Amino acid sequence: MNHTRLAGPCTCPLSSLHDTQTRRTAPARSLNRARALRSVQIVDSRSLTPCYSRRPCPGRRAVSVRAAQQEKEKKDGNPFTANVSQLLGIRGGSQTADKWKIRLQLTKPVTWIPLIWGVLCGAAASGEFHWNVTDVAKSLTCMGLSGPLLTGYTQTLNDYEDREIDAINEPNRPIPSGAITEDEVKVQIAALLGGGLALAYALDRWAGHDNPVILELTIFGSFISYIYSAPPLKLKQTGWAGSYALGSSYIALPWWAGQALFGHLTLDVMVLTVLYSIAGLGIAIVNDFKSIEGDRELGLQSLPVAFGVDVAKWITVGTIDVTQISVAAYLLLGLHQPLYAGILAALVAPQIFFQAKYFIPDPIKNDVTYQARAQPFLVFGLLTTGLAVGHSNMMP
Ligand SMILES: C/C(=C\COP(=O)(O)OP(=O)(O)O)CCC[C@H](C)CCC[C@H](C)CCCC(C)C
Repeated sequence: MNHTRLAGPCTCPLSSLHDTQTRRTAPARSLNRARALRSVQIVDSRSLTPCYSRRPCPGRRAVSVRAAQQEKEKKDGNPFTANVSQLLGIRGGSQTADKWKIRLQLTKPVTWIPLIWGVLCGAAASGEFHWNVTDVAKSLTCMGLSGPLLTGYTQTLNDYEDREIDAINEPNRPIPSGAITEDEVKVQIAALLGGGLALAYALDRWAGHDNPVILELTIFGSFISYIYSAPPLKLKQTGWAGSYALGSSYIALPWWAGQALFGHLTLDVMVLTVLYSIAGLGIAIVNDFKSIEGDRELGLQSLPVAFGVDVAKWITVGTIDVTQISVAAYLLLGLHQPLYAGILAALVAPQIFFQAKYFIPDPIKNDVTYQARAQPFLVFGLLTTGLAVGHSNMMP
């Protein structure tokens, strides 16, 4: 379906959000307008203000921040960057008619990275990964499972379930823009899920598992993906539960898959990674600061809405720091790995520095800057933890 693009300020479905008197009913009205837009096929990309939040519809501050960002992206845009952004599923990417590029864009390759990293951490934690062709091939296959197939499935499903609200907030996305049909998207979802289940079973066979643990993890992860994006639960709209589902799935599930592939999944490691996911929850909450007004309008109890910015920012850094410091203490006292405990503690220090410099002074303005600077230290902390667990597993 191709949208006819007409100019004109009156077609702005979010104009109600800019009108203080009518803001309470804005989400419902916006949704109806999305349906209307789809039927009359009139979309004005200049007047539709895009939303990049995990939430369905932003408040005015988020709207203006994102609109300004998009303007900047347009000005700064060079064709190469725009093409790469399109392929990686990053906002501001160019439009294309190539179906395979669109299919790749739907899977948002940029979001595969944490899940691929998680497999690496799990393999390290098993203590049984060896640098030979077979083990490298096994781990690459498992990364293919967690990244392109399962994250691709979860992202495509998420875009499909959000297609109506994206028609308002992000009309240039492949589904609302009509670049790909809904039937084609359904086929992609089924293919990625089916391919993921088949590959998970093949990995279990390859690893010689009596109990198909990787297949079980895949079924569980696919189920969480479904209830995160699709009604009736649609966890992404529930604030805390959605943030924790996202944070924990991204940290724990690929780790478990990588560890089960080479060694054994033990209860203590499962507990450790689930606790580590509290830091993942903190990371997910950082993204909630920019959408406070929209969340409040929709009744979403994100942490900044529930506690206010000042309390929420301290809770956020508390969850991130206390979790990692507790894990460092466990590496030292529980696993007797002083070197790894020291490295992990050293990796927490720059995160605290960036919190003090960027996040605490203005979490709404500096959320992206903080994430970009601090997150690499957090992910290397995860790998450090995996190596510590692996080292202690190797000890007699
Ligand atoms: C769809 C996800 C995030 C997008 O959220 P949102 O809609 O708010 O953002 P956009 O508006 O920008 O699109 C991620 C959801 C993750 C999900 C809860 C769980 C993922 C599970 C793993 C893929 C399972 C891996 C299992 C394995 C390695 C055995």
